[in-house]
Amino acid sequence: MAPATQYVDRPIPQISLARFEERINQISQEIAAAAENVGFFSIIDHGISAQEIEQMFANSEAFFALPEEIKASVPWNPQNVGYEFKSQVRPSTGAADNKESYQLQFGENMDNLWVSDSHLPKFREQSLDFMFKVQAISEKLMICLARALHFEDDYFVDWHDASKRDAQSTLRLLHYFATPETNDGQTYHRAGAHADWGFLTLLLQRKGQSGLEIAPGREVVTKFNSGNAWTKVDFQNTTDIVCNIGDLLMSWSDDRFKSTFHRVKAPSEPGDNFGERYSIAFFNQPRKDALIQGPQMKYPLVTGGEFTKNAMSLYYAALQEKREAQLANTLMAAPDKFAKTSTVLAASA
Ligand SMILES: O=C(O)CCC(=O)C(=O)O
Ligand SMILES: [Fe+2]
Repeated sequence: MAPATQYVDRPIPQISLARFEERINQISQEIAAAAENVGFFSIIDHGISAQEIEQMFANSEAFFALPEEIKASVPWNPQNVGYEFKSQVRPSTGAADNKESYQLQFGENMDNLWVSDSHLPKFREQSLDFMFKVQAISEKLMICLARALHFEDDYFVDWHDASKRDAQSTLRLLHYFATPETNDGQTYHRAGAHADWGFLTLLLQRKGQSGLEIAPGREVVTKFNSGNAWTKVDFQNTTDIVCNIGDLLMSWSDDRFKSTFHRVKAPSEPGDNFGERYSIAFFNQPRKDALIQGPQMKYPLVTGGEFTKNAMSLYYAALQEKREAQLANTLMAAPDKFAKTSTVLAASA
């Protein structure tokens, strides 16, 4: 049996955006402190209503309820758009997440990838409307983050302009499948442990569909280390938006703001949510021509496009390492079974 998860209490600050203009300095300080310590915080009083959020979840449910062939007609591609089914493999697990997801963007990357109105009337219009609302909140947070780093107020906002055809920010609709409550010997990964590689993520969840957990402790963006002590990210209301710093902002802040490892736990213990889970993540990602370098120039200047490319290379290298380790373990556990195969492979190498 797998050992019980080790849990620790860590405060995850809740920050109100009420009377934003008047309170901007205080809000900036609160955001900077949360970003420096735990890398996660939640925001309330941001102006998106519970009804608007429920409407977007209803659209998400309606999309995932469509027949497979319709969902497959808007397939995922590496610009981080489109639909995928049980295909995302995290280097931490080396196995596919037990979920489906549909990623949406504002601009040209979505050409031909919107599900048609004939299948889901108003899906595109209502999704874009919702995305612009989340974008507007993100821009408030970007102003606060820029102030904390002594950049001009609109510095991050300009690089994330959602009205441009080449905008890169992504709204991801996620649907994790229900899993058996009795132990059948399999691990049903939901979102295996990872750090987000973008700038800043905003996440919406539904009550009763828990599972998000964090493991802080990274000191430098160039190193993976997830640690083994987890903290559950609980939330009170559907309107609470959980925010977390991504690798790109960790690097852009010279490692001052932390991009924290997190996961949606593979349910395995009493109290875990074995039922399905819908969540909606908005990944703020800068345009490809953004110039990225922290105030102290700890890392060399890179463009947004180069940063993403480097992040992908690191991801594939980590995945390859995991696969090799998995293969070595399998060979050690049953060397006889594999002796013949490995001879053939060696001969053809
Ligand atoms: O579904 C969630 O709650 C989190 C998903 C996530 O961390 C991700 O897609 O990066
Ligand atoms: Fe994530």
